[in-house]
Amino acid sequence: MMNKIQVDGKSFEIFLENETISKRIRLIGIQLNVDYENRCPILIGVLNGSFVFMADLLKEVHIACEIGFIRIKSYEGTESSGSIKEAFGLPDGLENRDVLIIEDIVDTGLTLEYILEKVKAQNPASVQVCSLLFKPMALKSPIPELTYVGFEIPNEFVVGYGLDYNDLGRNLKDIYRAV
Ligand SMILES: O=P(O)(O)OC[C@H]1O[C@H](OP(=O)(O)OP(=O)(O)O)[C@H](O)[C@@H]1O
Ligand SMILES: Nc1nc2[nH]cnc2c(=O)[nH]1
Repeated sequence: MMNKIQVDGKSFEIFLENETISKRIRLIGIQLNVDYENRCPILIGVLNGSFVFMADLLKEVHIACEIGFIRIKSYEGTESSGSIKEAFGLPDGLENRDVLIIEDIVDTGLTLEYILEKVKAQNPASVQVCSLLFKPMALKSPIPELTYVGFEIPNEFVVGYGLDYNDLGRNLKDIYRAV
């Protein structure tokens, strides 16, 4: 494991080691196994960032469940978090289902706000969110559905474990922060 790395010419330092992440995910898995026992939830991963977390989390989830993925495209212009978004691949048939949205990170919360609106329009039995990372200081408005959080982190840019910098670094085992 390297303490300092470069991704696309930008410097990052180690922040969360893979072993730390794995331990936390094991605990979240236990919590989900208890909370969703006999409910057959549908877990919906938000691409691209969530694919590593989703895969590792699912290895700790032993109850019956279904899996889906959704892709959100932002049309950003000059703003860092664009407000015009479009969703691709949201499963239909969520009526009366227990839905669990899986995110790698909740930053401003705008992406999640958009997804939650789309999901709720299908009248699911319940909607909760599970995010590996959460930046409370960056959140624009509260998200009551955010029940499962791996790590609350400061308002700093992070990369690795599915998270990219200019599309690079998603394959890093550990999570790094910008220095
Ligand atoms: O809370 P927010 O400020 O909306 O930011 C969080 C979103 O940003 C990232 O996705 P991104 O749009 O970078 O796409 P990616 O997953 O393909 O990298 C991340 O995966 C979340 O979906
Ligand atoms: N890679 C990455 N993507 C994000 N999307 C929202 N916040 C972040 C972040 O800190 N890092």
